[in-house]
Amino acid sequence: MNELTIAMPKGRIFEEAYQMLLKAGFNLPEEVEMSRKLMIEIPEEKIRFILSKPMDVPVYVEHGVADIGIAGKDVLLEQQREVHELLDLKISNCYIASAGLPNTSMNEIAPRIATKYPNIAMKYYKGIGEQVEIIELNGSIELAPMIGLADRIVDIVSTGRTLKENGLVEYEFITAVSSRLIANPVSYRMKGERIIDLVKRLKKCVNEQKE
Ligand SMILES: Nc1ncnc2c1ncn2[C@@H]1O[C@H](COP(=O)(O)OP(=O)(O)OP(=O)(O)O)[C@@H](O)[C@H]1O
Ligand SMILES: O=P(O)(O)OC[C@H]1O[C@H](OP(=O)(O)OP(=O)(O)O)[C@H](O)[C@@H]1O
Repeated sequence: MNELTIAMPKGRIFEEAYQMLLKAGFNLPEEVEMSRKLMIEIPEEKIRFILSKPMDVPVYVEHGVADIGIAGKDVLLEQQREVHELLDLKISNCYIASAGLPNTSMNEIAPRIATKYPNIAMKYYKGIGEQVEIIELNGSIELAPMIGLADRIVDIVSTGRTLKENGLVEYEFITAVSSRLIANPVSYRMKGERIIDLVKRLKKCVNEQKE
């Protein structure tokens, strides 16, 4: 049996994704100690996890140092990497939207859009024929309209709490987001049997979670 290297995103997605792998019947430790270890070997299953920042998962998979990975659709849309998207795991569900201060219109010549997702934002506004200036930030995006750095933001919304607590309102729904199983194209060919088995087992969990 070939060994599989799986790139797992640390943070929000990790717990749900790991629970799904357990449910799929993989013989993994019930709880992975939240240690500082970034590589976890599971010899019984011939699986090796590498734990990375969510934005880096597709990088490892594209370069083939991980055979498969779990990544948010937001990250995949933003980066457009050469990876196969195999399955929608339907976990870590949220969406990307534009937001801003209430009762404001985007009537400036090139409205300023603050975002962690410059490509998604640019594509969206281009698609609706709006010319915008993108201001790229790495976090606390909601601050931008509050302090006059931007007219609108393009960011993830989950519960809506961050927008509400910062006095912002949602303007446009842009796209739905959930976590996806991705594969390196060469690994998919070379380790097809193992990867297809994994996809089948996870698909069953996805269907069960829908019921
Ligand atoms: N409320 C949410 N906010 C942000 N990301 C969410 C949310 N809900 C689900 N997600 C998913 O989780 C991923 C981000 O996870 P996380 O917040 O742990 O990463 P991060 O923002 O890069 O972390 P960090 O703040 O450590 O840089 C996103 O790519 C998205 O697919
Ligand atoms: O709708 P909500 O449930 O409030 O979730 C959305 C918020 O969560 C994310 O921020 P995160 O906590 O990752 O912080 P950061 O991007 O500011 O680092 C996202 O960028 C929003 O700010």
